Amino acid sequence: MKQPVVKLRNIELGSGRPKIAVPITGKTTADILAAVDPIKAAKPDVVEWRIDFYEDVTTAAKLQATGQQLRAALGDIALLTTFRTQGEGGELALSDADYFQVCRDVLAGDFTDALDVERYHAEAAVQEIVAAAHDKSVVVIMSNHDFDKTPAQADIVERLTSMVALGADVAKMAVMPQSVDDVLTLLTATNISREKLSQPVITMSMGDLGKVSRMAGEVFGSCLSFATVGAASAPGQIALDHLRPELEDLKLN
Ligand SMILES: O=C1C[C@@](O)(C(=O)O)C[C@@H](O)[C@@H]1O
Repeated sequence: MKQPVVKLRNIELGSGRPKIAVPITGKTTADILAAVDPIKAAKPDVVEWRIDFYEDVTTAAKLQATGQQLRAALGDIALLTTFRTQGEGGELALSDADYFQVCRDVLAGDFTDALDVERYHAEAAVQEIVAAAHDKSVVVIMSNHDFDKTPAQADIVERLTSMVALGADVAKMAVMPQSVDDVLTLLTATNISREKLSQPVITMSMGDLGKVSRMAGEVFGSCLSFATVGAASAPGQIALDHLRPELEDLKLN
């Protein structure tokens, strides 16, 4: 199936070479803003603000003020805002109610172009936050992470499919390989999903074994790769300066 391209500020997810996202994992407003200049110099397509690292994430006014300063500092770079819960590899555990409150606070702050919404919370609440994001023209990147293992191929495809059914603009899955076969499983599931789904997908096999999956998105069908300028937000991320030439080398003509 030909996926529609998803517009994220001034870039398109799902067309051409995979885009590059760089995470910001600062704890304080000062740390977060200090990360911007070196990141801008490396010219990523997207910046991901990992708000689960931010010390005042549950105080709406501070979250929004910092988000607005970050937005202004980024100029025209697209901003994805992500709260990664502890169960999926993030820094902080929140109740479902608090998790969705933080998501609503992000949307009310009017600073982000895209919101990460974790797939495995109560479905009605997931659907509600998707609708709230779309009301504000915010792109929903729905996600699921397995930091221990790689689920079966059909399971990965099923999870990505269910994200699209729940209204995701982009469906994302990060898994941990225990073997080379696991990396192949993730790559095959990505290719099947790219053929089958009506929306673009983002996938990665984490850790050292999975690094190849972060470079080969154009071949197998993943539209965004997370790379570092400074701190990594997950195992296996490659420095942006190394990743960009790899993506160019693997470009399909
Ligand atoms: O979902 C992802 C992907 C990721 O886990 C990775 O493996 O690069 C990094 C996270 O910051 C991001 O939210």
